[in-house]
Amino acid sequence: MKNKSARRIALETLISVFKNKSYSNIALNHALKKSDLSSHDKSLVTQLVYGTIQHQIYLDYQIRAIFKENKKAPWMRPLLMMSIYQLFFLDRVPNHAVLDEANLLAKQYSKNNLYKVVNGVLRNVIRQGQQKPSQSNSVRYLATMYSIPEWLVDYFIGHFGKGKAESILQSINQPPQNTIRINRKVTTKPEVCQWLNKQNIQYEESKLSPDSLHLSYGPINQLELFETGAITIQDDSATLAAQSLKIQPNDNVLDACAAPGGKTIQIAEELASGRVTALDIHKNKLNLIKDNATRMQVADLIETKQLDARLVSQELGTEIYDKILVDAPCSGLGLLRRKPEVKYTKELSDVKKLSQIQLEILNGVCDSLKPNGRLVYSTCTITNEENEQVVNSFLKQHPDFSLEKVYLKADNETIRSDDFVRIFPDTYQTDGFFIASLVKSEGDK
Ligand SMILES: C[S@@+](CC[C@H](N)C(=O)[O-])C[C@H]1O[C@@H](n2cnc3c(N)ncnc32)[C@H](O)[C@@H]1O
Repeated sequence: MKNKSARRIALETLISVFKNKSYSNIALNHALKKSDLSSHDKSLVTQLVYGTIQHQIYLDYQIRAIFKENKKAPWMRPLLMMSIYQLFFLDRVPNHAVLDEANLLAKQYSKNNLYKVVNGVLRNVIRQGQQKPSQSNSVRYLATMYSIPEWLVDYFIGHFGKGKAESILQSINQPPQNTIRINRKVTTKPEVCQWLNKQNIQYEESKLSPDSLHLSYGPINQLELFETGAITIQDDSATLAAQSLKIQPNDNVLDACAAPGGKTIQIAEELASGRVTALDIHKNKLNLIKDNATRMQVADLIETKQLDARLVSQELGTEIYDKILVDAPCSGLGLLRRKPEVKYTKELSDVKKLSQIQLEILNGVCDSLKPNGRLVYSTCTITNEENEQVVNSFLKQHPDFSLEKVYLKADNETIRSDDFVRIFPDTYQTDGFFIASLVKSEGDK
């Protein structure tokens, strides 16, 4: 992708995400790695790709208000959407620049004067301004304005109330924060801050986690500190799951759903003579854990294994682990800033299917925990079915387990929870996250 402009790379990425249903973060990483863009232009590509996908339903609504025939060429809809996104959401790009850039791109793709259609639609959009649906149907109105399927708007209002639902909807269309976690096995926070100051990269402390910082800089994986394993990319809400395990240096730990290994590595950083066994059902994902562990300098503390977590006690034995983490496969509805396309593909039936698997995983691992051991269940979603309901069903079936209060001490505040830790994406502008900490009783002696 050498010598291609930022907008051309953003458009190619969008075409691939729409056509191949690729994950936006993976497609974007791939495109940026191959490009020779400046860091400023890389940030622009990131913003154009995420912003366009985030506002997809709304942008489509703007196009359909003017232009019904939208199947002429696979590049046209993404180009129109990306251009309208800039017109309505990016103050710093003047309208004439959006038109000129769109014209240029349309001419590169267009074989038969289709660029004129693009130009005509965009001029009309500018002339007419933003189109809004009627507010008489409030679910449809919110679904269009915040680009989210109607069932999810309905779900959020039904479970969290209209005010909270709107606040969540508003927050998930903001760009995600660029969050790092510092590897205290390799460096210290003051050293990282000093390095960032030298590079002129601004940072802010995380409210949730003492080892996390939010950076002004997007492509973190290209920083020297990332390559040497001094820092890693991890949302601060996600760091709380491993913190809740309260790892001791000699613990024998199981990470039952581990790939790509973000939390396995965090656990390993707390270990000395202990070990962490990292499982994943998909063999090809184990390499992601190994690569991450090598970069973060903790590979010798981690053993990877392909296994369906539902078979853990059957395959690995009973009462072996001091701590078990089940960071379960889930609908990912807490990650919509980072993976905005997820909201268009998930359905309520997925949530229900996943909740069964999640309960089966808890049932599959619990006998492998030692008496007095701790089992932490976490998800990056905010649905009750996958969170509170799974844990409550598990507790009903396993009277030897009880919920433990979670106290997490961050720099700026303490998260206290008598039952569950629920982090909504609008509270700290982090990923949405859920944690339950369960302790196994001592048993009969
Ligand atoms: C939420 S992700 C885990 C993220 C990981 N803990 C981290 O911090 O990087 C869930 C993982 O569970 C794996 N998975 C799904 N079903 C599984 C099962 N039955 N047994 C083990 N792993 C499973 C998926 O392949 C996926 O990698």
